[in-house]
Amino acid sequence: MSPPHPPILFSFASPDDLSAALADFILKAQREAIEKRGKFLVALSGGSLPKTLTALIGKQGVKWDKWQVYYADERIVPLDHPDSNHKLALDTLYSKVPIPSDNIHTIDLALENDLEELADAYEKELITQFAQKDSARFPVFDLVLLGTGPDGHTASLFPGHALLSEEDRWVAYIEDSPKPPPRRVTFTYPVLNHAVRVAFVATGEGKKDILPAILDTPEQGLPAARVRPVHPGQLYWFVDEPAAAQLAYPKTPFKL
Ligand SMILES: O=C(O)[C@H](O)[C@@H](O)[C@H](O)[C@H](O)COP(=O)(O)O
Repeated sequence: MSPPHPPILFSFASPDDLSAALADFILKAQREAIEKRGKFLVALSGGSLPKTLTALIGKQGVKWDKWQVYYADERIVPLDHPDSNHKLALDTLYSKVPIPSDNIHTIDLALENDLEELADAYEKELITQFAQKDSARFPVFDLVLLGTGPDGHTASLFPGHALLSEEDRWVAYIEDSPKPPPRRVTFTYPVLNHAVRVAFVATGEGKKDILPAILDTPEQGLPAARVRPVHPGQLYWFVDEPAAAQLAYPKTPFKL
């Protein structure tokens, strides 16, 4: 099997420039996905990510009815709680665009007392998208959008945690997250690393110390550095100049 493609790093002068380029990138990914399978399968995480997607609001060509959106990680709190990644995405983006609510896949909080069951149920919800579920070993998202914390975590995959070596489950749970809230579910590497494309978004000075550890010395094995989609999948990093300040990794001029 061919080795993974190296990550492609795009750097922008400002978060607004980044956001505009990301919107064009997403639109292209959407077009390709719809041509290929008639829908666009996307996974989102929380943090500042949904805000970077606001350039999609009102943008020509976005086929919201074709989007099927999942959460790469979610906190076990009510869906209208301020800590919920769903609430964040809803307030920031979905409430402002014509995406059918059936196309937004949330966790089932009726199962919150048994996280294994809740994670299994979310995995089943995922399987509904993949016609070839019996033969496919892994789901293939068209686009996974991730952030990273100052410790190099991504989704709810934290440095040194046992979940980093999960190879079977698609959705796993964690009850001891070092970042509150402690109870979460998360996609595992088998899902993240079988996507057609994964894009990290990192902006601001607060990211400048961790990005070299992820991109320049990936052998350190930080959680974000372990996201390396298998061939022919492609990994992208969208960063702004303050976040990229200490990176040696080569930048690629942005083009679609
Ligand atoms: O649940 C979480 O902790 C978030 O989903 C997390 O994975 C986030 O994406 C990063 O911490 C980056 O956060 P910022 O984009 O806010 O820096």
